[in-house]
Amino acid sequence: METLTLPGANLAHGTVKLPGSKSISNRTLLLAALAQGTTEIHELLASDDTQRMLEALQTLGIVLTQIAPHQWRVEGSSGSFPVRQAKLFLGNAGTAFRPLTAALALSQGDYELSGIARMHERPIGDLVDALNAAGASIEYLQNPGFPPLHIHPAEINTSQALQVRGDVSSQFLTALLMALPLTGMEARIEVVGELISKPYIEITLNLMRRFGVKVLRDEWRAFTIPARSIYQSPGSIHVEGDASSASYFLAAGAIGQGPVKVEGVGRDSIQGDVRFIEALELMGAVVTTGDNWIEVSAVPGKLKALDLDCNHIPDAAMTLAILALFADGPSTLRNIASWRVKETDRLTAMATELRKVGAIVEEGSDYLRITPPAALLPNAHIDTYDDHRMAMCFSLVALGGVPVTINDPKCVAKTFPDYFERFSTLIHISNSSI
Ligand SMILES: O=C(O)C1=C[C@@H](OP(=O)(O)O)[C@@H](O)[C@H](O)C1
Ligand SMILES: C=C(OP(=O)(O)O)C(=O)O
Repeated sequence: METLTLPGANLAHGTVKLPGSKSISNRTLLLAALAQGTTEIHELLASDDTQRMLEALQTLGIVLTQIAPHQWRVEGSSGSFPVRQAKLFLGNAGTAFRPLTAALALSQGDYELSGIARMHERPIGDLVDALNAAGASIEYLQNPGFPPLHIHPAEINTSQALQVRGDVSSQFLTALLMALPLTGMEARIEVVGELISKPYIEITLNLMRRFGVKVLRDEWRAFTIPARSIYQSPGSIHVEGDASSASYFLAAGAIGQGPVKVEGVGRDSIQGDVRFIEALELMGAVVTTGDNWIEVSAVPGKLKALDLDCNHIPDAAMTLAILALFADGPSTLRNIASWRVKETDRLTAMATELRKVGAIVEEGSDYLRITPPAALLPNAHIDTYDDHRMAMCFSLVALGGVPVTINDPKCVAKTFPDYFERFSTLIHISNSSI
């Protein structure tokens, strides 16, 4: 197995230009493919997750042309994929698998969707139930409730409201919202149970609006897509920098004094994970923001311990678990049960690996309580469980002045292939500590 050992460091400063947002990139690609007209996408993320979406759309007959490293031209299909029979491999990209399941279930074709082994353990039953109740014909090829899936042609009827559970993944609601305009009929979606990860729905609604479809809503309970809603290309669209990827660098600024500046995302971002900076402020870091940048610094010494409901920032919350190692007491991250069904069981993985650097960790069903060690244990070998965020988070341990080894560092390719190169430009050792 490949490993990467990061030397201990104690300062972090510098500027990083962020890669494009995964959530915005994959939504934009799908909406551009379904729209009338041609869309130029700027600053598209280049990573495994976006590669899976690009390949899938190409297989479905969409014409995609790369015109520069992060710039693509997408010829829209006016709501109907040219290819009516296909097998798609979607890796471990939730933002490709869930939305494509819904779009293809409404496309009168014959499709098989599969992914890596872990994707076949990630639930999709709530989305399949909602679609099949509206007339879709989706069959499980292995275990009920999980990919891989076989989608058969079917007549869809939206005269009854579609009901979807919201407490396992918000991506099911996102998938229905993005796909239902394909029917041309009015459609109402009712959310059953508490909706998690709410800010991701705002990203979905925002991008649908930019493609000309305005969804009516009753807060978080119900959403109505008007009859004859048609996606229209906005011409060109710019992808913001990834706010979840930003969290590692911003955390580095808080641990290693800073200033660390990220460019590509700012105070008016449509991504919920920018609210990670509120947690940094609660921990005592100093945050300044502009239209397209965020900067973090901190006075040397301990950060303040945190007790936070993290449901609105499920991805950036993993970075808070590492910041807790540098706090002045135990921190509690609450309402993060969804961690169990992501790239790995992140509650167990995080607890296991935090213990390797000396933390005392209580793993609840939906929370973590992390007591920092008096001194971080050096030379920990961190398992990453094919989870990009485990690898990126644990790089921050090096800023505690101890070497840390990241096992299988290339798993960062899911969303951030050159993460470690950029991280290493920020970290330094002060002269006084040599
Ligand atoms: O819609 C999206 O782009 C995402 C939604 C979140 O998932 P859940 O809704 O499953 O929490 C998040 O964790 C994921 O990385 C991206
Ligand atoms: C949960 C994640 O990914 P996905 O989009 O596959 O759900 C993630 O990136 O942290």
